Amino acid sequence: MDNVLVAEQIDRTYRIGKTSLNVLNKVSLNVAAGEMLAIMGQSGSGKSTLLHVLGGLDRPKSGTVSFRGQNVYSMPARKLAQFRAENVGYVFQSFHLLPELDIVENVALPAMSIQPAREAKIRARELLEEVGLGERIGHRPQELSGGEQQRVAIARALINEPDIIFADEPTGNLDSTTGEKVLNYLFQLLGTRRHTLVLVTHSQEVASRCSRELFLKDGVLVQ
Ligand SMILES: Nc1ncnc2c1ncn2[C@@H]1O[C@H](COP(=O)(O)OP(=O)(O)OP(=O)(O)O)[C@@H](O)[C@H]1O
Repeated sequence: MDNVLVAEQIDRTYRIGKTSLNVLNKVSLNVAAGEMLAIMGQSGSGKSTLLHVLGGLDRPKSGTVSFRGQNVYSMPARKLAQFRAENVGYVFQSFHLLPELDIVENVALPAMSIQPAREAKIRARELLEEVGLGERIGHRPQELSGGEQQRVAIARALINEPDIIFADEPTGNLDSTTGEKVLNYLFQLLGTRRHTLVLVTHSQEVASRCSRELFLKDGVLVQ
């Protein structure tokens, strides 16, 4: 099978004073190209930690994470940052948009180091149209509703046509109707491009829209 992401024997421990909290315990996982994987689990079970480790944002204590055969944590920090920018998209619960930039600039930003600014902004406008925000071009994030801001974040995650998207509770800050609308855009955009998705959620309804569900319990992934 064509795996985009392979994680092997991931351990992640947090140190709190003299004690240590073992959040991930030898977690291994393969994610196939085009797959949409939901990771569920109780609050505090380590879902965000796992997503950050899988997404190249948080080095584990031990174990490896590879994207298309490249071991991400063996790269020097600058190379890893560039690799993430080119190959990975992120959508967070709290949007993480930059308030001083308008929405076109927010979406274009990850592409600025890869292509000329003018082209990045043209592409950003097209993506904003695709998420139904063509009328809001020129606005800043704080002038938009939560659902609209998350649609901007989805457009931003897709600007570099990444191999894989990581979404951490993308509808966690939205009411259910708005959340559903945002998910419709996300799945529609991912479906047409065959991007791979790893999504963390509390919601069984959200998880059931994915092609596979796993649960994180006591530091390990179970079916
Ligand atoms: N930086 C940190 N330092 C110490 N402990 C941490 C840190 N980040 C997370 N933890 C702890 O690790 C455990 C897992 O946290 P994590 O945020 O990954 O869980 P989660 O399943 O995503 O939770 P939720 O569903 O509530 O968002 C929790 O007990 C949390 O308190």
